[in-house]
Amino acid sequence: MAIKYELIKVCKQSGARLGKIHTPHGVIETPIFMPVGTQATVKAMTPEELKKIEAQIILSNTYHLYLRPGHKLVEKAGGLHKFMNWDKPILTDSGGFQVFSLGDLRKISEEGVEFRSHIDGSKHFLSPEKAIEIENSLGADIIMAFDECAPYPADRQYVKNSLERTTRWLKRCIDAHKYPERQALFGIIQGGMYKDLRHQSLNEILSFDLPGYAVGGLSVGEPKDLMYEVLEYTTPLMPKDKPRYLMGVGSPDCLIEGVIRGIDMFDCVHPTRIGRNGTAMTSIGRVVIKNAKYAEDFMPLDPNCDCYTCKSYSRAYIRHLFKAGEILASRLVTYHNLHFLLNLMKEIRQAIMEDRLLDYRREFFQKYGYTL
Ligand SMILES: CNc1nc2cc3nc[nH]c(=O)c3cc2[nH]1
Repeated sequence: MAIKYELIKVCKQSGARLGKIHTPHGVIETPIFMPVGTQATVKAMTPEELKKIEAQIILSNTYHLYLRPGHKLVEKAGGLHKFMNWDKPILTDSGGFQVFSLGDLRKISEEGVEFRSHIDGSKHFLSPEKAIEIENSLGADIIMAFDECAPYPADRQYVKNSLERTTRWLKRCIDAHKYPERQALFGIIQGGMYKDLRHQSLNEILSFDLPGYAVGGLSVGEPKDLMYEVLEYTTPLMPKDKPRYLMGVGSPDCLIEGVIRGIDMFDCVHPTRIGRNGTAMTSIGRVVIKNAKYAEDFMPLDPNCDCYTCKSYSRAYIRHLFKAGEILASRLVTYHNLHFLLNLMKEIRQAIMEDRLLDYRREFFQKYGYTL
C-alpha cells in the first residue's frame, strides 16, 4: 500500500480522531494542516523554514505545474520532491477544481474539460487519464482523483449528473494510475448540499477500495453552518480506518469544527495569501498590520506566539516593511501565519489525546473572538 493510516485514538468528547499516515516520504500526524505550495513552492517560504515550523506535508497543484513548467520537465528533474527540494510528503490536487476556478473553462464533456490557460490563453484539455498522467509524473505521495466540484448554489439535477460523472471519472483514474503501490490515489465525495446525493456519492466512491477519501464540493462559498451540516451526515459514513480529507479548508474555526466532525486533513491558501497582504492570524484575533494604529506599536505581532517572527520583530517594524514594499514583509507574516495554524493543529492533537477537544474549542473561540 502506498500509505498506511494508523488510527491512534477517538476523542471521547467528539468524533475527532488522532492518527498517523505512514507514507514513502515519512509519517504525518493527524489531524493535520497542509500548507499550499501551488507552483512547487509555498510562497515566500524555503523548505528549511517549513521544517522549522514543523510542516509535515505540503500541497501542490497539477493544473499549474502542467501549464508551467510542464509535468514532463518536473519528471526529468527527478519528480516534484527533488525539483523543489522537499523530502517530506506531498499531495497534489488533480486540476479539476483549478480549471473551474482559474482557467477559462470552455466545455465540460464526458471525456473531460477543455479550457484556456489563465497564463497565456492557450487551449488545453484535461481528462481523468491526463490528470493522472501528470500526477504520476510529479510523483506526489497522495494524488487526488479528477473530479468535478459542483458550484454553489447548484440545482439538484446538475449536482446529481455531476456526482455520477465524477464516479465514472474515478474509475478511469484508477485504470490510468501507473504507480498505486507508491502514490496513494484518493477518491473525492461530491453531492453538493443535498443529503441524499451526498449519500449516493459516498456509496459510489466508497465502492472503490482506495487508501483515502476526500470530502469535495465544500468551501465553495456556502455558509459555514451548511458546511458543518454536510460534514455531520457525511464523515460518520466514511471508513474509520482511512484518512478523511476536507479540501480547501480553512480558517481556525473551520479547522476545529472540521476535526470535531471527524476530518483528518485540511489545506487552504488562506494563511499564506492573507499573510502576503499583511493580515496576521493571532491568538487574540486578526491583526491587519498596515493599520496606522500599529505605526508605533513595538509589541510582537502576537504576544502569545513563540515563532521567529514574533520573537524577533515588532508590529511597527513589520508595518514599516509593508509600507515600504519590502519582500521581507510577506515572508515574516507568512511564516507566522503558517506557524499559527500548524501550532493550532498541534494543540488540537494534544486536546484529542486528553479528551478535552470541546473544552479547547470553547477556550480558543473566547480568546480568538469567535461566537460558538
Ligand atoms: C478553497 N475551497 C476549495 N478548494 C477545493 C479544491 C477541490 N479540489 C477537488 N475537488 C473539490 O471538490 C474541491 C473543493 C474545494 N473547495
